[in-house]
Amino acid sequence: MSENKEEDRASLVNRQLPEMTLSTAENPLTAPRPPPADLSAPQRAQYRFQVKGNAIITGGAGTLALEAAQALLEHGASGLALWDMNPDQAFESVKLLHAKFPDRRIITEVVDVRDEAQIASAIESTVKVLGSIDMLCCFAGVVGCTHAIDMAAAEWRRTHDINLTGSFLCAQAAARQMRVQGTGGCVVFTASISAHHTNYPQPQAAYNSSKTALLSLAKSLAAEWSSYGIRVNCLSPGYMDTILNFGPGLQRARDSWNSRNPMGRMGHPWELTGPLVTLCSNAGRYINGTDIIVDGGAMVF
Ligand SMILES: NC(=O)c1ccc[n+]([C@@H]2O[C@H](COP(=O)([O-])OP(=O)(O)OC[C@H]3O[C@@H](n4cnc5c(N)ncnc54)[C@H](O)[C@@H]3O)[C@@H](O)[C@H]2O)c1
Ligand SMILES: OC[C@@H](O)C(O)[C@H](O)CO
Repeated sequence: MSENKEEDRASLVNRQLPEMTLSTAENPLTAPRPPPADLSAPQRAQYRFQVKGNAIITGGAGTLALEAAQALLEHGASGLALWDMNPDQAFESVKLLHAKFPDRRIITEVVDVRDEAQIASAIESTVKVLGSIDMLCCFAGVVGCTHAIDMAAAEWRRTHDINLTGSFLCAQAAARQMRVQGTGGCVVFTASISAHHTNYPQPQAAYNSSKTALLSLAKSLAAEWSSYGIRVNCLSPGYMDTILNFGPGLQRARDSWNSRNPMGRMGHPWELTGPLVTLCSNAGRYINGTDIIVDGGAMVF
């Protein structure tokens, strides 16, 4: 071993690791905040699922995202930014939401979640219009059904770049903004039952692995960011009744999914919104670094 390598090794061994700062019981950002004592029973019920502040929703032009956006607004979000690569569809969603919630600020930004520069500029313009970022819900995702043995490296990379790295980059940018604000916040990744078991009968190695990694990422970020009052969790939908599951050749797969689901059907996008609102509201204040599976029991067999 050369002298330099010996020195490098010694400096590695002696290097001080940066340590995570954990939250303490005194941190007001992570304090319990039960409902004020003078609230009536209906007010307490409302307080439990009250959503406060502004949310970014990535993949904001998608089906599950639209349902999520509506739910956050129904529960009190003051503003939303729908980020997506597909500006026309995102704009359609914004129009729909504006019609239902004319008093809220709802905007769209063209963002490819793989692109750090686009994310940084969208954070800036989102803050300029909405005033703050308090929640980030990552729905941007892609799925492919290629046998692993035939998969081009490009498909593997694209799936992970969008589903995993894209979620990380958006979470990092949003968390930096939340840290500057000093207000805490909440991040929700959309994982999947594919994160927990291997989808069948469709071959989806890249998709499954990208979603499993999100579970681990949520835990790691929850550990690192709790001191800033930022909670990070995942939602894992099962097979939902969305366009993603109606691609060519998926009829047989759908029959197979339903036959292995104790409830015998796919999920309605609305059925994901209760758990999402829970994570983003007062109800979720002590839920951190974990995953909520919403699959009708698809994995019991
Ligand atoms: N539908 C289901 O059954 C199901 C089940 C489990 C998990 N999920 C996950 O939920 C999320 C939403 O699913 P959906 O059914 O609403 O799908 P969808 O196709 O309707 O929505 C996905 C959205 O992501 C956007 N997108 C794709 N690549 C992007 C990129 N690079 N940058 C920004 N936006 C990008 C698309 O334009 C689209 O609007 C996905 O992450 C999906 O993996 C869906
Ligand atoms: O695991 C279920 C979903 O993640 C997804 O809807 C499916 O795998 C897409 O084909």
